[in-house]
Amino acid sequence: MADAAGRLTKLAEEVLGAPLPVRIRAWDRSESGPPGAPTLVIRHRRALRRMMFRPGELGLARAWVAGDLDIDGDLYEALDRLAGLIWERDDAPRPQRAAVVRALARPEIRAAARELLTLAGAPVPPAPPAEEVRRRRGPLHTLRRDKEAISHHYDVGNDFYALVLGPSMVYSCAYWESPSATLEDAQRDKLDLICRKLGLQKDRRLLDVGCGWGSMVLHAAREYGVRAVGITLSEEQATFARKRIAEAGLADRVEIRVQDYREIHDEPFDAISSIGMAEHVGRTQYGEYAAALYRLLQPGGRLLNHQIARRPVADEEAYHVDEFIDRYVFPDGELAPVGQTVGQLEEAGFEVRDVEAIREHYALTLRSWVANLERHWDEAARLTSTGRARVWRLYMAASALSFERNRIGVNQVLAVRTPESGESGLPLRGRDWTG
Ligand SMILES: C[S@@+](CC[C@H](N)C(=O)[O-])C[C@H]1O[C@@H](n2cnc3c(N)ncnc32)[C@H](O)[C@@H]1O
Repeated sequence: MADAAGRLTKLAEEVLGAPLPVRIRAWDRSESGPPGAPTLVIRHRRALRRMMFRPGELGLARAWVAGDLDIDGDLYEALDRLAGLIWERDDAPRPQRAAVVRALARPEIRAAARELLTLAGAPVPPAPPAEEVRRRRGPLHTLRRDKEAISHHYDVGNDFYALVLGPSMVYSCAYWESPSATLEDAQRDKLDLICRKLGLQKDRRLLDVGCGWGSMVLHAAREYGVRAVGITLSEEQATFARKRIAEAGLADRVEIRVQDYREIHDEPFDAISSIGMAEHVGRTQYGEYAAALYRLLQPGGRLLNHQIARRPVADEEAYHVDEFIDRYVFPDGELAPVGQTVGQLEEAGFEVRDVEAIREHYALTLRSWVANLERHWDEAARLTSTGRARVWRLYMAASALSFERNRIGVNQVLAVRTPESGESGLPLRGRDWTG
């Protein structure tokens, strides 16, 4: 096929009704598109078949994970330009999904696409990459299904995560004093900020829901002398956390359990932290989650819920997670607008005392993780698979951009199980913990 890139660009522009914001380099080495722009490399014709068989995110994701599609040049700039095709911005109207779907139905576009398709290899679409989670049936968020979903994301090898997260082994948004701080310092500052918001003191009882590799319970026990329980659904995380805690001589103060938040019955706790965990809960279970945390606290006990939020959409019922994230990254994960989260915590009985939005901090954190992954690329691919390393690089870079562009945010919500007397136990000036 002569000049595949030119023909692809022409077709894409007809479908999008807008100029393609990136260059295209095709398998025949032909190139087209705006000079100097990042280049979308279509390494193999197969990529085209994947994208045409499943137009949209899933087709693109499969081609990317399989390595048939790549980006040459600045990954962030390329993703930003491509996202601009989908997300409406204030500065310029963009073609929206509905317009793209309408264009794909036009006879002349279908004919051009068919012509390209016949040139794109065998008629049968290639199998999805091995890293993809199969479509699951049955009810969401049963204990068993949640454990499997968590295992898909977290049981991919502690060594892989150590390369990406660095020695802190914290897998949530850090708290940056300045963009030039180190990831280690920013993660320590985040954990310490949460300890102060919770008002932790010696011998108080802390529950860390979704404890990951144990960083929060370790910090809280070492620096504040609490007795802590950390729960996770990941066996690999628990093994790692227990080892770290024993090495720090804190095994008599900290217990790590492989347990679901719905299965805890040794209340009461004086404080609960939930850091980057509630994204896994899901909207049907969120009321139960909030009620469980409320029940587990003493009167006067505090909850710090640190959670990613999405923007509200006009039709909340029709909202769905994008397919790349669901099939490759966080199966069954769900984001909610911060207003919904606050409302549900209040409905469970909590008095919500503070919401700190730290969106920009997550962009800095994700960019650090991407840089770590890129620096250790060969080893990361060897420890998991090239496909998985490609998934993580794409999802983390795209997420960094989403935080930067305010498509998603992250909030620390401080809530109290305020007793009937109304004594919240919080300082008169709300933000004294930051001093
Ligand atoms: C993104 S990680 C965050 C880990 C840790 N809080 C940190 O900041 O490094 C999410 C954690 O939530 C845990 N998790 C998810 N669903 C859970 C559930 N239903 N019950 C208990 N833990 C859960 C996972 O096992 C994982 O440890």
